[in-house]
Amino acid sequence: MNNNAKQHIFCLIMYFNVIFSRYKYLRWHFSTFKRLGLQGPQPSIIAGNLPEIMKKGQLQAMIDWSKQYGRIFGYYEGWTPVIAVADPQILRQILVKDFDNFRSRKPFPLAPRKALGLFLENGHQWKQSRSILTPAFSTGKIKKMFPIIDNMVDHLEENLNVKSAEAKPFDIYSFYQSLTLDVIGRCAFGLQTNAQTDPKDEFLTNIRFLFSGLSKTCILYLVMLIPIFQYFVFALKNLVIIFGMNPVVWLRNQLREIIRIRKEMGKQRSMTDREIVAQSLTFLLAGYETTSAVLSFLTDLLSRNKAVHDRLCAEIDGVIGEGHVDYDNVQKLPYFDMVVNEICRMYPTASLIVTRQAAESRSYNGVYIPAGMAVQANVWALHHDEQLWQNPEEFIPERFSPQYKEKIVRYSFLPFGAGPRSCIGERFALLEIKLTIVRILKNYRFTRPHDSEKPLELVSRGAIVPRDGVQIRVERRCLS
Ligand code: HEM
Repeated sequence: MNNNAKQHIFCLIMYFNVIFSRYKYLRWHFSTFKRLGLQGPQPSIIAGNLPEIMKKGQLQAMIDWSKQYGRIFGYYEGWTPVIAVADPQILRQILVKDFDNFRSRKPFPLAPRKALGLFLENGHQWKQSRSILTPAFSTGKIKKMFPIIDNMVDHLEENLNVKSAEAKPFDIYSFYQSLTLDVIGRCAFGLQTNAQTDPKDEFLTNIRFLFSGLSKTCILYLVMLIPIFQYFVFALKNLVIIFGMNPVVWLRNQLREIIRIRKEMGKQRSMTDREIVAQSLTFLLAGYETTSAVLSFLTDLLSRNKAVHDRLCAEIDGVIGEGHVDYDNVQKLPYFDMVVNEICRMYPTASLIVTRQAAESRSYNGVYIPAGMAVQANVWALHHDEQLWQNPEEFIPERFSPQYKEKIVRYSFLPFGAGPRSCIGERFALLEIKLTIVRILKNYRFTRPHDSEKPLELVSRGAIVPRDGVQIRVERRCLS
């Protein structure tokens, strides 16, 4: 055998050796949950459970797996092993009691940690950002934002006025999207956005592109398969190009004020442009789709449930009557609180973002979670668990009445997450939702354009949203 042939054989052996070792590694990697004694869908050796996620959408895949494997199971988001948890006691430990072990969120496939501010930051950086940003959501600050939101709802009402005169069905979801974008644009970015009055508004078109455009491409799945890809897709400078420089200018001004106050208090801390852009993106991503989705689900369910709709209108007429809706009276509607809670139970729009990553290996009620493991709080399954909720698929606001509320199992209702990393914008979002719906219902009724009982089709793109919008009619109504 000459030297050349020997070299070829050597290369071939090395080649097979590499392939074999890789194959053995993959088999070992994709048997993580077998070793942990956890059930879950069978992964493919190349893409984990990504094919099923791509085929059904993440929400539907999770619903199906929950039915098959119960409250705790393991699945592979591409290469990343994830433990899904829908057990209230274990969730309490992960989100609250043992928070020190779960300070980090699971990496988000589409964004490097630093690109999404508070939402994805971890450790010391997260703690600092959270303490800097928390004052922006104080009662005083939210009260100051009330007139801005109120003013934005004026535009929505004008649009609804036109629609009620036309007496034709229309998609109210896109109206709510424009509203929440204007609200976040003005309250968080300080921009004079006109998403509601100008369908070609630059801010609106860019953001719509970002959310629906990205979700229609395969980018997300590609990144799940090859995580390093995220650095090319979501490089921060690309986002600045998408949004223009305004958000940077605005946020610097907003946060400069907080930073100035903190400096006066002796706390030396300032944000770089990069951090400021990242925080502004967090607010945008967290506040726009989620809030418009909840408004849409609420509208849809009211149009299907005349008794609830009537009772809500009666409460609004009784408490507010012909007077103005203000910060105080909008919070004094106990039945409305029950309705909003029930909507958030049935449609936990942010179900898929309640995630954590374990710092150390520990066991929780017999479930071993190794260091580095990603955990997905399976909020949708939790909110639809028959052992926790009677007739979970039925819309029953009375579950949240003072009489029954106490019977709700703790940590079985998590629309805004829980613990130190729960939603920072919860009170802001609830105020926006309440103000919007109360102002609409003071003058209009929602009616369905058809008798179909078919529930809304949903799609998950970060938030869970109505796939084809919400078709509705609005009719003028008089005070009862
Ligand atoms: C109905 C509307 C909303 C819902 C259902 C919602 C829900 C959530 C959920 C479930 C989380 C994860 C909590 C956890 O992991 O425990 C979250 C985080 C977050 N939300 Fe919201 N959210 C809404 C509106 C908003 C708004 C309007 C803002 C800001 C203007 C906001 C800002 C944030 C931020 C910054 C985080 C990350 C907090 C952290 O990691 O420290 N959210 N939200």
